[in-house]
Amino acid sequence: MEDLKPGTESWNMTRHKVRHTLEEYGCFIAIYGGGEIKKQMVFESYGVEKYHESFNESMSCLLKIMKYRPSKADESNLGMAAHTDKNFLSILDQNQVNGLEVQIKDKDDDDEWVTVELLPSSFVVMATDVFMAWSNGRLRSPPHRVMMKGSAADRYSIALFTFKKGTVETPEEFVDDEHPPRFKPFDHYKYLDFFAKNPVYMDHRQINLFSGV
Ligand SMILES: O=C(O)CCC(=O)C(=O)O
Ligand SMILES: [Fe+2]
Repeated sequence: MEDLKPGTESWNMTRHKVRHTLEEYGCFIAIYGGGEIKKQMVFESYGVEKYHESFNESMSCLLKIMKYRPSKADESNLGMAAHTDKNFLSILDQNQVNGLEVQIKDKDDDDEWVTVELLPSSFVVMATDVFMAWSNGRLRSPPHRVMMKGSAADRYSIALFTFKKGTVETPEEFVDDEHPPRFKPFDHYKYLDFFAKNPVYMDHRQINLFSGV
């Protein structure tokens, strides 16, 4: 990954994969060291790289560490209930105990839960409801959950959640005849407040209630 520099062939190929997996799954697996670069790729692949720097300046972060113990014989395997994230971007890492599952649509448009298999020294970058709204629905905010299926060891995960200070507004580059505007500009912190006071849905229906047009 060291030779991954903007403008090179490997950059363009990886950028293509990042965009494809974000649109298909709402998340992608990245290798250590490239978090910032990969975010730049997402912006670049939609021609919105001019917003990247101002975004970085208006971001705040929250770091959360989680521990999941193996489920007992008479317990459900559910470690964390299905939800979509309400921050801007989520970056997740774990010890070598899998458990994160992402809901995708299969070719018949049915829901399917897929386990995210993380190699050592890699992490997951996940789109959220706010990211979905910002991208005018181009990028999916995937429902996800944690299942402790038959693991004998504790699972630890660490999540870095970014939040955007101020207004989240869809750049004009995401809007065209095929993609009419789907979300009104909104204040991210006010959305968090709205969700905390009205947690009606755990998934992306909540952002539609708050800022959908
Ligand atoms: O533990 C994980 O892998 C996922 C945690 C998560 O989805 C969350 O905290 O929002
Ligand atoms: Fe989450």
